Amino acid sequence: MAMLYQAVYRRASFLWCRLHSTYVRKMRYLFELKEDDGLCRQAQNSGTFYLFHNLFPFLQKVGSKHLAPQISASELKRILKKFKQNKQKLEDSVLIGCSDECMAYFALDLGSLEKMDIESELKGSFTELWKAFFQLDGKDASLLSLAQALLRWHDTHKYCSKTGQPTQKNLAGSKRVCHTNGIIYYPQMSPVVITLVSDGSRCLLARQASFPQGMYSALAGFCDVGETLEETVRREVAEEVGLEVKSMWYSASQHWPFPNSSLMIACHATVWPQQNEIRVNKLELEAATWFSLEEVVEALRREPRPLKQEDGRFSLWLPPKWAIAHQLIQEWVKQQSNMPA
Ligand SMILES: NC(=O)C1=CN([C@@H]2O[C@H](COP(=O)(O)OP(=O)(O)OC[C@H]3O[C@@H](n4cnc5c(N)ncnc54)[C@H](OP(=O)(O)O)[C@@H]3O)[C@@H](O)[C@H]2O)C=CC1
Ligand SMILES: [Mg+2]
Repeated sequence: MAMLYQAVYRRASFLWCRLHSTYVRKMRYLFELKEDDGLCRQAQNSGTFYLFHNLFPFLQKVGSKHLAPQISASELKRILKKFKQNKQKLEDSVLIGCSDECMAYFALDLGSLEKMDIESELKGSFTELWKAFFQLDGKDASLLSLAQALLRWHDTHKYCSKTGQPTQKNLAGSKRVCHTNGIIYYPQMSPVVITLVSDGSRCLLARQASFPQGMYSALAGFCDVGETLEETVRREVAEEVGLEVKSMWYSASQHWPFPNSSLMIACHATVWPQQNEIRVNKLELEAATWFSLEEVVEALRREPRPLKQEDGRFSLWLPPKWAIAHQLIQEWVKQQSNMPA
C-alpha cells in the first residue's frame, strides 16, 4: 500500500512539475525542503554551497570582478575530510534558494576551521559582507545577504528564551524548535522605512557621521512597535529633519542584512513647499540638505565611492544600484523629468 502511495505521489509530482511554471515549481520545491528533513538531507548531498567564515562570505577574484562561488557537495565533503571534519557538518547549513532546475543552494559557516587554510585551498578570501556588496552583482549580493542573515540568526538563537534549553534547527534552517516545550522560533527581521522626501522641485538627502565621505542617502528609520508604515514615515521625517509630511506613497521593498536583518520599505513623500526649512537632529544625522535635479543627476553618474575635489571637499555620491535608496532616487529623477516645466 505504501509503495502504491509513493508511486502515485511521484507520478503526481511529475505531472505537477510538467504543468507549472518554473517559478511555481521552484517555490513548491523549496517549501517541501523546509517541511521535509529527509528530502532536505538528499538535497544537501547534491546541492551547492556558499561558504562563510564567522559570517564573512567567501569570494574569488576573476579578472577585475569578484564572484561568490558555489561549491559542490562533493567538493565540500573533500574539503571537510581534508580538514578532519565530519561530513555531518553539511547539516549545519541553511537553505537559501534553488536553480531553475531545482538544484538547492545552501550556505555554510566554516568558522570552526582555520580561515587561511580554507582560503589557500579554495583560492579566494573571506570578505566582510559590506565590502563584498560593492564587488558583486545584484543576484549574488541578495543571496549572500539572505545567507548571512539566516546564519547569524541561527548563531544567536541556540537557546530557548523561555526554558534556557538548547533549540534545534530543522535541516533547511527555516526554524528552530525547543523540544522541552515545543516552542518554535522563526527567523526574524526588523521593518525599516526609507523615505525620499521632495518639496516639489528638490529632494532631501542626508548623511550619518558613519557614512563614507560625501555619501548621502534617503532618510531611514526602524518601525516602532504598534506603528503603521505611514506613522513611521511621518515620525522619522519629523524626528530627523523637523518637517511635516504632506503625502506619501509606497515604492518597493528590499531585504537588508545590516545591522542584523531588516526589511527596507521604500516610500516617496512630499512636504509643503512653504514649510521646507530643514532642522537637522544632530543626534541622528550629521547633515541633511535639499538637492536640485541637476545635482542629483550628476551624482548618479559618479562611481559610488568617495571623490575629493580640489577644494578638499568631497563630491556628492549616492548609494550603489542594488541599494533601494538608489532606486528611490532614480524614480524621483524620472518623475521630475516627466513633470511639465
Ligand atoms: N538599503 C538602503 O538603501 C539603505 C539602508 N539603510 C539601513 O536602514 C537602517 C536604519 O537606518 P537608521 O537611520 O540607522 O535607523 P534609525 O533612524 O531608526 O536609527 C537607528 C537607531 O534606532 C535604534 N533602533 C530601533 N530599533 C532598532 C532595531 N530593531 N535594530 C537596530 N536598531 C534599532 C537604535 O538606537 P540605539 O542603538 O540607541 O538603541 C539605532 O541606533 C540601517 O540599518 C541602514 O543600514 C539606510 C539607508 C539606505
Ligand atoms: Mg535614521
